Amino acid sequence: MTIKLMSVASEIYPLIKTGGLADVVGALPGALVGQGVSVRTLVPGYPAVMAKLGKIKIVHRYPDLFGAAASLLAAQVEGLDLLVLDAPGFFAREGGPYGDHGGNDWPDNWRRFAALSRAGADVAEGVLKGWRPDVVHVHDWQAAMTAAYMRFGPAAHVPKLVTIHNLAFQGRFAADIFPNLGLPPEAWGVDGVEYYGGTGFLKAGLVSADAITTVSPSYAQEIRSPVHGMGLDGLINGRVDRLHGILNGVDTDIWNPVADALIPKAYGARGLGKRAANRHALEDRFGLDHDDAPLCIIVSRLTWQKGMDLMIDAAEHLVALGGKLAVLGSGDHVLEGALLGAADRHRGRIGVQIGYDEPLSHLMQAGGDAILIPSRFEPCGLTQLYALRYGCVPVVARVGGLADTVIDANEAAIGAGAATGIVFAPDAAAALHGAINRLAALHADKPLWEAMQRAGMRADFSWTQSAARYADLYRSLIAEAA
Ligand SMILES: Nc1ncnc2c1ncn2[C@@H]1O[C@H](COP(=O)(O)OP(=O)(O)O[C@H]2O[C@H](CO)[C@@H](O)[C@H](O)[C@H]2O)[C@@H](O)[C@H]1O
Repeated sequence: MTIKLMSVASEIYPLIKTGGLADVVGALPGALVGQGVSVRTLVPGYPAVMAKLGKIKIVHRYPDLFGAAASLLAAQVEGLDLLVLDAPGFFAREGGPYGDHGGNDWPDNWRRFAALSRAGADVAEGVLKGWRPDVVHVHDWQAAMTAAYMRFGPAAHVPKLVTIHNLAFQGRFAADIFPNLGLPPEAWGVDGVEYYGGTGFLKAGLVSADAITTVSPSYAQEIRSPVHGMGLDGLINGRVDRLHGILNGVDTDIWNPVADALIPKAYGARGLGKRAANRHALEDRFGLDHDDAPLCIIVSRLTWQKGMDLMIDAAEHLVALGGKLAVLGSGDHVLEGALLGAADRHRGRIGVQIGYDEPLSHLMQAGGDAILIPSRFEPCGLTQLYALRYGCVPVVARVGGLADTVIDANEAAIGAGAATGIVFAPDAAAALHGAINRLAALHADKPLWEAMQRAGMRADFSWTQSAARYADLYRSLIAEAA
């Protein structure tokens, strides 16, 4: 029997994306079809979402949802079966999903995402005519309260799981919002939404869910330690029998070098020579010299998590070794400025584009020789997976999903033809410099470099296996609840 699943999230590719969460939420429905799971995804009605909806049906109306008029819309967009919370008072704003153009969070984020979660729980409780989910899967803090509303209401018996895409974002608010959340008094407490004296949305989801997943096996282990647990390690250790690490996959329809309309020249593992045209276009785009030196790329949020502060020195080191660097990203303004400064000092060797540009990210993967990912922590990481598929060799810190997906070019792995990248110790400038030295040496050995590219392209990081693991988990939760 087909399982009816409702997914609740604050982003979904290709409608609204600020990072990897959107990719995963957008890819899961397609990946789960083959596993006998049909997915409806509930997302907020931001302007970018509303603009792409086309034909809609109003399936539920709220005269007053946390102070705003709202309705739930049903729509089919780009193969996705969507439920959209249309609440202009909360979501019809200029700026990003979580804040204004200046990067300041919206002050009413607790209300906006409590509203999304309340709507999720209402659907689980059966407010829609003719459709009610068998299982509810919610993502990150913005949707986590769905699990809490369900637990303290009539849908308590409906199985629910929370996926942690990034434990650094927890949805922490003041204690005094609690009376406005519409939860019963018993929901306040260590076993509920109270979190270090305030209100914790992700925390509330984690204690309420029947299962907790995170996006790689290594990250599932790491978050049990104080360093990576970020205040939640105690809770997570207490629920370890409910914790699963399921690796993200690649949407191979969108990320496919053999048939990618966003790059000048499509290619496969046997036609690596064709990458030269993409490399040339990439160099033009960033004002870089045309030569054979290793061309490294970065496609990333420019933040401390991603180790981008370490890149300022490392970029100098790369250039000193003769290499080149193309950076696409945005985030911390100090880091943006420092990278732009490095590009000014090294015209032709370093190019930086501040901003968000999906098509350009495809060109970078298709033309770059190597991608640098010096993250301090990385729940899964998607850019190294895209890089592997595109023959762009990943150079990654040994953390989380990066450690789970890249095989270091040590002697044994090279001998076995298994090496797919370079893996180095995280959070250490010296280790990153060492990795760049190795990158330069390996890149100079053309047959070996091409063998690594091909090994990476052969690796299967499609969704097939991970979707099967999610489907097994949904089935076991449904069986447990029966
Ligand atoms: N400037 C830019 N222009 C265009 N595209 C850009 C871009 N900056 C980033 N991207 C794209 O955004 C996505 C980033 O995904 P990641 O998984 O690397 O990190 P993120 O930290 O957002 O996600 C969190 O959630 C995901 C999903 O679970 C986890 O893999 C990850 O470890 C966790 O931190 C990729 O698709 C990348 O190509």
